Amino acid sequence: MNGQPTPASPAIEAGAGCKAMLKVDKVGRHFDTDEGAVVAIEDISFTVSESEFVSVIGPSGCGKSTLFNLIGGLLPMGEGSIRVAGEPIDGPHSAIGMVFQEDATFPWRTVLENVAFPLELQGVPKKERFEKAQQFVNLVGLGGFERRYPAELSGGMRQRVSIARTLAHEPKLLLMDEPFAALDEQTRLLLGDKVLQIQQALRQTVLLITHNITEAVQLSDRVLIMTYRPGRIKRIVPIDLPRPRTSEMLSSEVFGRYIAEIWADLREEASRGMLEAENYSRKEA
Ligand SMILES: Nc1ncnc2c1ncn2[C@@H]1O[C@H](COP(=O)(O)OP(=O)(O)OP(=O)(O)O)[C@@H](O)[C@H]1O
Repeated sequence: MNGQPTPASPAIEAGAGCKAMLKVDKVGRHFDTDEGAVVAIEDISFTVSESEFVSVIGPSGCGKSTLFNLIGGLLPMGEGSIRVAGEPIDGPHSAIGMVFQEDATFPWRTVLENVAFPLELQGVPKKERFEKAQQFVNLVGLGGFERRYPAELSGGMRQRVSIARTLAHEPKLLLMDEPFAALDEQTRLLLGDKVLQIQQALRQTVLLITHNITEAVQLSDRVLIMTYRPGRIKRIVPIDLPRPRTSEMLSSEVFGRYIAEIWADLREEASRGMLEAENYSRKEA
């Protein structure tokens, strides 16, 4: 590290020699509404290599969730194509694991039973699935809590159960849509550290959707900044900070410079969004 943020790269491809785990190619999506077509995202192309951690950041309404839902196969494709591990995505795919903002635990199952659930669906025998589930419970730091029910856990712990359950079916790509947004700041930072430890241990490929700049810089190899509507890729910023990373780095000078650099781009887009919303409400009044 030279103490300076690396200049933003226009490159959208994975690094030379790296295998692409996710390939998003000229993807666009619009929605038909009573007021005409809303173009949510347009001409989005990027690649995420195996074991890479990439974040997508953008102002509210720039199409982050639309992109997430398209990659996760939850929304019918518009223009372009998406491939995960070389396979085209046109619906939910077993290579993809998804974590959402709200934890998605089953309240009637214990921690261990929650994490074992995807293995049960796969028909893994009971003893084997509980052994494997226990490994993932330990990985997210919940060893000792396996017999507890979700209602007996904090929000951060429940989100760790969701992450463990998603990881238990060993997805090739982990897609996370603002997974820490409902948590308080301290839990968010500590859970970020935990996710990084897990990602490094499993060499997991991750695409994180967020609106939090600190989170994006702390966790990512690259940050994709989106424009306000229609959502396009404005810039891709490689984060040249050493690993392993922890939330302790947040106070470093170089970390602060990355934050400032990304905020400068985001502020422009967020201001545009705010202005458009104000004009719209003036017209409606
Ligand atoms: N089902 C839908 N029907 C009509 N318009 C939609 C639909 N889904 C999204 N949009 C529009 O597409 C644009 C992008 O929405 P999207 O939810 O993807 O943005 P976002 O970046 O995730 O926003 P936020 O950060 O506020 O969650 C917005 O203008 C939104 O109003």
